[in-house]
Amino acid sequence: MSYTELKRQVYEANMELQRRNLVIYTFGNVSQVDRQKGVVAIKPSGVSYDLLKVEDIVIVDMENAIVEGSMRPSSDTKTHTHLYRKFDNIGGVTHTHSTYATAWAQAKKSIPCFGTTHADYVHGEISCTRELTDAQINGDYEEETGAQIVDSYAHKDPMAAPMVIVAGHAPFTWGKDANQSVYHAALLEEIARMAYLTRTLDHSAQPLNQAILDKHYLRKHGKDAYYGQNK
Ligand SMILES: O=C(CO)[C@@H](O)[C@@H](O)COP(=O)(O)O
Repeated sequence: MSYTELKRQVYEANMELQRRNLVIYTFGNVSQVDRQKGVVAIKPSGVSYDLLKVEDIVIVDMENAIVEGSMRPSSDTKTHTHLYRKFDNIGGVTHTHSTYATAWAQAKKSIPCFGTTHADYVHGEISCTRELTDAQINGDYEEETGAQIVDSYAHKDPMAAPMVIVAGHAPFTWGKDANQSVYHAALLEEIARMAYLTRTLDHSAQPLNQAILDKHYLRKHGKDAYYGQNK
């Protein structure tokens, strides 16, 4: 893919965050990797969504050096590239501070799978990461944030739960490309809102029975999936 097309796709995905009310001002960033070229296109740091232009998107290599672009890339770039290096089956990453997902992050709580809406998209709870130590925060903070996320996935396929909430911070989601990572950010916000309301109505609400959780996830994502029109 040309850099021009990569930037266009990343710009469109970033603007979709704003259309879905998942960001205000500079509250997020989206990137997409081109693994053949070994580059990542990402939103520039501190540029309001109201002012963002396609030519502002920055191209960096997998070690975060600028390859093309006149602006400084997102302050979260090292977290994105860390995820691309460690999760070899993802193609796009989104970070937001969407309200309900961030509330769970601030409460430092994983989101239990309370119902089938959640199970349709994520096979089990949505993990909240461990907290960073002071030394990690004062060291290579954004790289450590990536490691914090990866640690939550030691025994899972990243695409079985393409989202995480970072303790005390906010969500990161991913997908096969930038566009799908934004789709997962929108799903996460809705799932987080439903879970918050469930917990508010019933403080001792229990996770969904495992059999129906498996049924809903696997009928959409399993090897014998039959949901929708894919043959
Ligand atoms: O988490 C934060 C700020 O706390 C950042 O993700 C957010 O402000 C976006 O930063 P960038 O504008 O991408 O550098």
